[in-house]
Amino acid sequence: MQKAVELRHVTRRYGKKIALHDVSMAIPKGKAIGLLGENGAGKSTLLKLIAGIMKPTSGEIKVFDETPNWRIRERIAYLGDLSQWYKFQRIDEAIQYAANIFPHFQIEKAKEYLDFMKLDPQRKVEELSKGQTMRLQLILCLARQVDLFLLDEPLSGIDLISREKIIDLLIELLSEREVTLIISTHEIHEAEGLFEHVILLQNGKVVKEGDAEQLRVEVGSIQKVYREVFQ
Ligand SMILES: Nc1ncnc2c1ncn2[C@@H]1O[C@H](COP(=O)(O)OP(=O)(O)OP(=O)(O)O)[C@@H](O)[C@H]1O
Repeated sequence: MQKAVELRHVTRRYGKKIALHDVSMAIPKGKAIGLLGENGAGKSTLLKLIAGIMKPTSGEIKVFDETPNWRIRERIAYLGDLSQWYKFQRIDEAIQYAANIFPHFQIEKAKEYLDFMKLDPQRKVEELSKGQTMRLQLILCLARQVDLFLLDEPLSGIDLISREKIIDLLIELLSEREVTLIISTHEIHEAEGLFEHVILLQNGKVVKEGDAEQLRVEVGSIQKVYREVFQ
């Protein structure tokens, strides 16, 4: 198996709170990975560590065989990277801004996604609803031509039709070229068709992990796997 990410004995604490506890695993390259678990399980912490936004308290993380650094960060798009920066702009200006600061940003792709997600480029970002802002953030993330996408709850707070559109966009992205998508979500039922590999976290530890298709054959669905583990 080719690896996109490898963790060796990774622990991350916030003060006394242990968010991730001695996690070791390899995350396959070129697949859509579902990162699942209850509130507070450590999903966001894991994504931030992989993104290089945060460092582990102990242990080692390799992304594409390197410890996360600025060069590796150019190959990673983390949902939320831009969230504080473009509030006072119009959507089209936010897109231009993203194109200026990110290498490999595809403006035409971003415009295509805007159209698909029915967002008006002339609207001011600060006037958007929560769900519309989330959709814009996702567009700014997915328009980057990178190898690894880290999507922390991309479906959260988004209406049904837009959620379906987002899943379609992700499927399209996966079919176009080799990318690794790591998606944390509570919307397991809707997103599970996307997953090729799943990781279940509980109290900062990996409690189940494996090939999604094999788990579907064994258990029926990823949602059932989740219920088995957490109920
Ligand atoms: N900045 C912080 N300071 C202190 N504790 C934190 C901080 N961030 C996260 N934690 C704690 O670390 C643990 C893991 O949090 P994390 O946000 O990674 O969970 P999560 O799986 O993403 O949860 P959710 O599904 O609710 O978003 C939780 O117990 C949380 O309270």
